[in-house]
Amino acid sequence: MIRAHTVAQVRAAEAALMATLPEGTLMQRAAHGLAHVVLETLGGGYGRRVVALVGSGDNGGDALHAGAVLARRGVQVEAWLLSTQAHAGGVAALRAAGGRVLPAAEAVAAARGRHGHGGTGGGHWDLVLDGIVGIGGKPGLRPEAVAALEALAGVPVVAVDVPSGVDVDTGEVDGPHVRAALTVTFGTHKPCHLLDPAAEACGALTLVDIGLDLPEPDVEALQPEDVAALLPRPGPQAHKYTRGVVGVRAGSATYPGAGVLSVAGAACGLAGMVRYDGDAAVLELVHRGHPEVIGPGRVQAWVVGSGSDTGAEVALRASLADDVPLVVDADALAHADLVRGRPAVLTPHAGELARMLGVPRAEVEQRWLHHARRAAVEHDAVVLLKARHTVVAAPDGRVRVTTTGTPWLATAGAGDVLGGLIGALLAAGLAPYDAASVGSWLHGAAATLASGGGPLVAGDVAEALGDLVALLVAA
Ligand SMILES: NC(=O)C1=CN([C@@H]2O[C@H](COP(=O)(O)OP(=O)(O)OC[C@H]3O[C@@H](n4cnc5c(N)ncnc54)[C@H](O)[C@@H]3O)[C@@H](O)[C@H]2O)[C@@H](O)CC1
Ligand SMILES: Nc1ncnc2c1ncn2[C@@H]1O[C@H](COP(=O)(O)OP(=O)(O)O)[C@@H](O)[C@H]1O
Ligand SMILES: [K+]
Repeated sequence: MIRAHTVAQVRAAEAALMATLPEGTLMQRAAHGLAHVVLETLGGGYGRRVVALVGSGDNGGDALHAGAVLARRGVQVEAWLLSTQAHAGGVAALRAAGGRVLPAAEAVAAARGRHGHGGTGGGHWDLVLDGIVGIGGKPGLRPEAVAALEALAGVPVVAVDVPSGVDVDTGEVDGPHVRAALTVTFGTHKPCHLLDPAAEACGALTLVDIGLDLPEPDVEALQPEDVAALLPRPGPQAHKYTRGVVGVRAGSATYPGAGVLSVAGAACGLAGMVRYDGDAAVLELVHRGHPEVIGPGRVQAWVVGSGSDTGAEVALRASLADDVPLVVDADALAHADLVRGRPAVLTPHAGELARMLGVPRAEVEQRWLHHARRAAVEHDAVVLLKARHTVVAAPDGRVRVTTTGTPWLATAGAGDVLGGLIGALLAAGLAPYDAASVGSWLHGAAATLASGGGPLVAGDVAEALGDLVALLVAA
């Protein structure tokens, strides 16, 4: 599991640990971890050239101390100070190790002199260390930092702890921020490492252990071993009814394909049987790919709404008449009020969630965590907000972010497959929060498997699920 803690949680854990250790120990651990990741990234030390952008706080201190380690390994290190308040011990350490320290304004002016205004003095450097701000930073960057980043445009950035300028606890951005190729974080992940738009600015992630003792995380991300542990598996005495029956009420004369794709997700094999209750012509289409699907009857979970068109409300009310968990997608989301307090997973994309909450879509896309949590509380149900990094929020405040997937998954009908898949997991007995987060993880990973780096259609995702589950079960 990737566990992400808020700034307040990190501060408390750091304070508790620091009280037991000699002063500066944690920064030394962080700086050494950071320096070793940088050396690995550079493929060595001697002759490499690294510039550190250094703000006024301990984040700059980490960058300076890491710079000192790098300088002792033969790296040419220059620190550009964005403040007169830079970490004194770090400045002294870097100077003592042979590094150069100068005000950022002077370095930027020199770069501009060499390469013209707004120009790229970046060619000289192999890597930028972003020590502008860490968990103490306010969102946005000051003009001096923006100017320094501009002067270094094109040079890969390694963010120290977090990409400077993003909101650490929410992943929101407001104004300019660093875009890193790699983020090296300390002690634990922070929400901004998982939540877009900040997560996209992190690049790859590496965690350096500094020995913190941490509470329950604020946000988490399932990893393959977590998904494998949660996967429903048939026992030796299993029969199709013990494995759970999933019912699908999706598709219509107008949108028959949504019914077919919902069933394709539901028929992933993780439940014992799939029933279809809907348009007879859609059932005929379903049977071409899934002859094992039968008609209406008793189920352990319903999937409702994908392509249901005007029939969504009737389908939802019929599903609610059974006392079983349900997935509420697409057209049925307009009637999500009916579901409040029932075991359910609502699966909106940003536009659908915006309509549910009565806010503009752009606001949802700026504040994914806030809106997913708000909708989960208001609807008293698990809300799965679909996006590049899907957010799954429970009414009690728990949040999981899905980090699997590929932009090729942004294709028509992919959401229908997801709804069916989550329905199968509900029918197999997973709680709504687990069914949603495991389903979303599998959906993204199956897309990556099916894509192989190229385009895909929604049906490919459903088809790849079997191979993916086999890989997870074997591992
Ligand atoms: N506290 C600890 O024991 C440890 C802290 N570590 C490092 O310390 C960092 C936190 O250090 P700090 O608490 O000093 O905070 P920061 O280094 O994040 O800096 C905060 C300071 O920067 C200024 N500032 C805030 N927002 C700004 C902005 N947008 N633009 C420019 N300046 C801004 C403020 O004056 C503030 O005091 C962590 O992210 C991590 O890198 C690590 O060394 C591990 C141990
Ligand atoms: N840029 C992206 N990168 C990765 N996955 C994406 C991206 N955009 C969308 N997705 C995923 O693709 C699926 C699209 O579903 P949805 O919006 O419901 O489409 P449809 O209604 O056509 O089925 C969701 O699972 C979503 O998480
Ligand atoms: K930083």
